[in-house]
Amino acid sequence: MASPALPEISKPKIVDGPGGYVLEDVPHLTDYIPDLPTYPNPLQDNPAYSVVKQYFVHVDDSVPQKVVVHKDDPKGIHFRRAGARQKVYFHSDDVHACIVTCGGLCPGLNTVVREIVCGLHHMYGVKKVLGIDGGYKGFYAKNTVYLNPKVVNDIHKRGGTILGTSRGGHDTSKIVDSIQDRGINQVYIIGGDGTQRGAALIFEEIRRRGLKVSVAGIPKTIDNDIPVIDKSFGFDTAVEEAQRAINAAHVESESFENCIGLVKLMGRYSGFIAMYATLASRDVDCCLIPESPFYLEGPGGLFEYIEKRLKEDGHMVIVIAEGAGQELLSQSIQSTTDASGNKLLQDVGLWISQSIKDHFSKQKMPINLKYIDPTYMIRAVPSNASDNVYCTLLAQSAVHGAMAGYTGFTSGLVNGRHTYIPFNRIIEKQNKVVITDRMWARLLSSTNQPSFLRPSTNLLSNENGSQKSSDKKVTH
Ligand SMILES: Nc1ncnc2c1ncn2[C@@H]1O[C@H](COP(=O)(O)OP(=O)(O)OP(=O)(O)O)[C@@H](O)[C@H]1O
Ligand SMILES: O=P(O)(O)OC[C@H]1O[C@](O)(CO)[C@@H](O)[C@@H]1O
Ligand SMILES: [Mg+2]
Repeated sequence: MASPALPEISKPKIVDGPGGYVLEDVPHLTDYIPDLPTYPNPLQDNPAYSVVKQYFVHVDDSVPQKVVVHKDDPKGIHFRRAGARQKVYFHSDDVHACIVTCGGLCPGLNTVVREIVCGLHHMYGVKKVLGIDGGYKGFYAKNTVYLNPKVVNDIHKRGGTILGTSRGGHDTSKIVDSIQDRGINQVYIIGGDGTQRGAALIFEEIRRRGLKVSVAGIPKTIDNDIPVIDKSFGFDTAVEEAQRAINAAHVESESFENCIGLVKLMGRYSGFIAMYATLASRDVDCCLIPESPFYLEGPGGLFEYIEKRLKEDGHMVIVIAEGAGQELLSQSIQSTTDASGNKLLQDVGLWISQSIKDHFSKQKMPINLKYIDPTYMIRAVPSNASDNVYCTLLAQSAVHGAMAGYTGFTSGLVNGRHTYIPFNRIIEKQNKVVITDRMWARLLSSTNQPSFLRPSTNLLSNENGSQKSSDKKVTH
């Protein structure tokens, strides 16, 4: 991707309070544009909301990052609670918003687009909402389309994104030039970790130019690799859809002698989809993810386990995440990247199928192997009911935040509460399955697969890349 001259980075807003209370706050337009006028929130006259006692969020409301605590613990890190504020920093008639979707597809993208448009329109009377076509590059190289509640009315029932999406093409200066030239003052950016990194650069450049423009991110990824938040929208839908492939693999494997049903699922660097799909199904005998290295040959290896399962049961199901075992694949093939700089992976599903077939053919043990690769099918579907509600709340939170003058934030769920999280916390690392956590232990106990840990493996040093144990996600 293009890397324009880096703008000066703003300092994180950390507010300390008594008892070890820390608020990791998000930027506000008034941080760099003093004396901005405020307006009463139009929601106070909205009949739908007037019945709600305390509809407006208290200015001091915050949500703790850690909810399991001991009595002497400091209060710890908090994030600003999302929601409507009594005062807003934009007059409805002056708002010119835009929405862009970037990165891979994810169930619920259209719902988020719909609810930003409808939220702005119905709650705040905002009429000018521009859809940017085809991801970041759409700001400067593509067409735009005006969106209104009528245009987006039915889109949540469709998979994909009506706006189109892309990888690569992030050019901060050109994007901000386009925002400035068009007179846009609220930017809603829906996308994964890469997208949020791009959004952080856009925010910094806007701040550097002193523009009254709020930048709000909505985290999207079926991989669930965005840190801090409970989970990303569309993840549940993707896991549900993956069940269909696993069920098929199970039916196939039960119907043939010595049959292995093998399913490859998405998950480039994080194995959450494979782990949750396995835990949900209960038909899976082995789940392989990028965070848990495995090996094929010898005692404790995959081949030994397959042989045991086939001899005992006559069939088995294996789920493999696309990023698993990449280190075992041929090193001779040069690794390439996509337009966004993400590593393009080799097909571990085909490789492992062939390796298993070759091994058992050498052993003179006849096997059947049915390989199912539902890759894009799990993310090209519309979001399920609960993801739809989740997307609605994320979108509405983003709208409330931007109207209230907050900027440089991602709208995210933390311990079941909607919050505004500063970009620096969202982009500092990737969320990964922690194989020393209870959830992975539950998986191992449900599949009975080997842990593939050689006696020499140091579990602590294997605690998955960038994730510090002190701030890893809580598993239940
Ligand atoms: N470090 C970065 N700085 C600026 N822009 C970036 C950065 N990383 C990615 N982008 C831009 O963000 C957009 C999406 O990035 P990417 O293709 O990595 O997908 P993503 O948002 O991580 O979503 P997912 O991985 O779930 O598909 C691309 O247009 C890319 O150019
Ligand atoms: O082929 P594409 O569209 O680049 O997307 C593939 C990648 O997108 C993801 O679904 C993340 O959005 C990864 O799991 C996968 O590796
Ligand atoms: Mg990504």
